[in-house]
Amino acid sequence: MKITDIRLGMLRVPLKTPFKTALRTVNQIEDVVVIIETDTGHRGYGEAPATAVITGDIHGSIIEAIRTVIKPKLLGQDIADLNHILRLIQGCIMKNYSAKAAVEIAVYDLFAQYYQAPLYKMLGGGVPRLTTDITISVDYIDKMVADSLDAVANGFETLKVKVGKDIGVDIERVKAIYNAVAGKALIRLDANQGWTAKEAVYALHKLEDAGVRLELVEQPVKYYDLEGLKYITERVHTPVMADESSFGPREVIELIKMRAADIINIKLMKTGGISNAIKIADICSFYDMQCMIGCMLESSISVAAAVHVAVAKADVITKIDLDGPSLCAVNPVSCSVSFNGPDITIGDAPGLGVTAIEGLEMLA
Ligand SMILES: C[C@H](N)C(=O)N[C@H](CCC(=O)O)C(=O)O
Ligand SMILES: [Mg+2]
Repeated sequence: MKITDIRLGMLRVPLKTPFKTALRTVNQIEDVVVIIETDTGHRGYGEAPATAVITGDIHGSIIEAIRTVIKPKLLGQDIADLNHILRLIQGCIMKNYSAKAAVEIAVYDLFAQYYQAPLYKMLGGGVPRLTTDITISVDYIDKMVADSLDAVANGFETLKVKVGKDIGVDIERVKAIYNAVAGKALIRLDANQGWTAKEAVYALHKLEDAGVRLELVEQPVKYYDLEGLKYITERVHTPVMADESSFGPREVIELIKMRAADIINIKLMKTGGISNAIKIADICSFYDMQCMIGCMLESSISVAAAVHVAVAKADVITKIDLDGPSLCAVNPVSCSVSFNGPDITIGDAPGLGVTAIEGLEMLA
């Protein structure tokens, strides 16, 4: 099975409600879709969002990196030579993690199709079911409480509550949501770099003292402030998770050596795809450190890939934030992973099992 072409498209999917974090507000998913064609007629699918504020990637850079650098290296390559292809993708250009992720996902999709197995089986197997959380966007307190109650009514038992805007209001936000859903849902916080280390310790102590039980707090401080992350980790009971501070295996090793965080958030768009996500899971497993697997604003193609990774690495990936498809007003992608509220299941189709993408606009 040889690669004959790599084609690109744009997929736009409206969100049910605006997605608001300390870093940005977004109304729709706008992702680059990668389709790898082969001489056997099999097609591999991948996807990348442009999360400029986190990865530095924009649509133009994703498209040009794939077209002008990655594609020429991959044409003619045999899908069975997976490791060789992965080295080509990772070695041909610095950074550009979202572009690399989209192409890697499509290559892994084909590799699993070649062996006629669902991707998670090619990654080591597992139980093909997961439960995801759902994000509660940062907003007015009443709106966040209403959104949280709505999520609980829709079956979600873990809420990822966005904070990081104003420390005083954030404390009130979390208390109000906790009082509304305690006993019905677990709360994890994500400050998306919005606090200083001292603010984070102050806020978490206030919440802990008020009896608010939090599962974890994600990326309280700026991505580069590893000392700040460590300062918080050493001072609060609530487990601290690194998201924007952790991209590939190197950052994870540094965080572990420093003991700067308790948990790592793996995202394919930060790792540059599946191969490094697996490496991170293995490193964390070796050091008895738990991981979350998360997503950016992605539809079911790349989130499906993350689902396969999570199932295969369930010993260490114990927390799931794969709510991209649940945030969308419609699901334009037919694939073998089904997203039904918090419940995610993988079917038996080979690879990712993508059969249709409605509304995909192919790029010339
Ligand atoms: C969508 C997911 N639940 C999430 O919250 N991801 C964010 C980044 C998403 C973005 O801004 O595109 C995160 O974990 O920080
Ligand atoms: Mg985060």
